[in-house]
Amino acid sequence: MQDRTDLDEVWYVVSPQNPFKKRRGLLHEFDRLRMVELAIEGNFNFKAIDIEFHMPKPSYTIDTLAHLTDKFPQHDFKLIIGGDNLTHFHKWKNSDQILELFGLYVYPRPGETVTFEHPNVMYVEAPLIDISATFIRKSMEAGKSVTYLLPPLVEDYIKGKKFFV
Ligand SMILES: Nc1ncnc2c1ncn2[C@@H]1O[C@H](COP(=O)(O)OP(=O)(O)OP(=O)(O)O)[C@@H](O)[C@H]1O
Ligand SMILES: O=C(O)c1ccc[n+]([C@@H]2O[C@H](COP(=O)([O-])O)[C@@H](O)[C@H]2O)c1
Repeated sequence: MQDRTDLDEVWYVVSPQNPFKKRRGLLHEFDRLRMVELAIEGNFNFKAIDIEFHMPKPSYTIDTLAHLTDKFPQHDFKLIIGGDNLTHFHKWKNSDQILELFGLYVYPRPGETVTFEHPNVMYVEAPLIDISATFIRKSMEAGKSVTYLLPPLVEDYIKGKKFFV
């Protein structure tokens, strides 16, 4: 996304509680943050962000964007999502405000069906990556190799902690 857009940096915001997902089965937020840190290690244009850990749950993205803007007024934030997330985007809290005040950069995802035209929605041309977190977790649970599907340091962390055995 950084190579193919005007973005200077990409910040990875770990969400303790997606309003649309069940909490059950979710790893501890500190482990999830650590895995992001390991995944982006050495890339100084990427940041792992824990701002939602200290905000009310579930994690509503409009509130996070407002909070980020308060804290970092010098930055102009965009929201990056995968194309699959467009399907239910209209049901997100104040989705019209997210579009008007911030804007979306959409990474294409295999199988994505919903698209809509809006001046603040940018569909970025980037390689399709047919990998999901569910696929990786299930593969590990079945004892199959996930090498090359995720960063090596993250694989080591997951195996060390025996998360998906
Ligand atoms: N392979 C991918 N291509 C494009 N976008 C992706 C891909 N995997 C995840 N994303 C995007 O990254 C964000 C976080 O996704 P999430 O952690 O839910 O991944 P997931 O693989 O869909 O997870 P799960 O399988 O657990 O539902 C979402 O905006 C999602 O659309
Ligand atoms: O703000 C909302 O109403 C909203 C509804 C659904 C999902 N989100 C956010 O979308 C992000 C992607 O979630 P996930 O679980 O697919 O990684 C995460 O930051 C969620 O908090 C936000």
